[in-house]
Amino acid sequence: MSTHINAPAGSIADTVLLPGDPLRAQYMAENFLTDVVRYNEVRAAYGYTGVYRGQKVSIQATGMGMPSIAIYSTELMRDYGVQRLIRTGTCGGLAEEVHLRDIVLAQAATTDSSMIVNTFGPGVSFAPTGDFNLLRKAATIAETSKLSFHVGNVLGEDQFYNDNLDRGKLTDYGVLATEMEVPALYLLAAKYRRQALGIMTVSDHLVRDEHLSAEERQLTLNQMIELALQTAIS
Ligand SMILES: O=P(O)(O)O[C@H]1O[C@H](CO)[C@@H](O)[C@H]1O
Ligand SMILES: O=c1cc[nH]c(=O)[nH]1
Repeated sequence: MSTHINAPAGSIADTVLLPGDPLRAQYMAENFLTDVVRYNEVRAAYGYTGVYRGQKVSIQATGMGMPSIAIYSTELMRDYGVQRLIRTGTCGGLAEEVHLRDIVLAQAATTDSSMIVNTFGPGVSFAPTGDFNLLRKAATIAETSKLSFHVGNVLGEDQFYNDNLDRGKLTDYGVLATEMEVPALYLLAAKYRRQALGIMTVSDHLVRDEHLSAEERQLTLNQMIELALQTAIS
């Protein structure tokens, strides 16, 4: 048991998928895993362990934002010994070439969060980076499956409603999309020397003001979930 995860030792797999939304965690477990056990209900941040193509995989909801994913990813790595963490999220497209329904693999993450500066102090800009092996596997599977996907730098923001940040300048520097958790996940995976990757479906495009309908969101999330699960077991 840890402070926010009420699971007995040994009940969480080595590889954990991390959706922000607890209902997405439930959907993923019920529709993609067999032999499912719900190991966590604390704060309704549901956590499940089940089997995907013969291998044990867990799914843990992280909530929204870096403070929240930092709690769950720290406890998973420190208290449950989790080795691989794959965020399965949504993101808002920024770059022109990114379209609704595409998948973004976060090679690196830029952030306005104070977590980085508070970890290393002023003068050091640590670069939160995705695990190369997971990234390579995910990109290969996405290519083989003929998915429309992008690999690159994402923005992990502290605020969903953020008038203060110049996203346009970041887009000029190649940032593909925005979300709210990957930098903290990569920072903590580096701290604990574990593997982490962010896989996100583009549910909105912030520049073009485009948004997926609830139905489309569901369909396109399925492709990302399959990709994350195949990456997890490969
Ligand atoms: O769909 P999830 O995984 O929650 O991710 C995105 O959606 C939330 C904002 O609506 C933030 O958590 C953002 O990162
Ligand atoms: O953080 C996010 C996630 C999805 N869509 C957005 O616009 N922002």
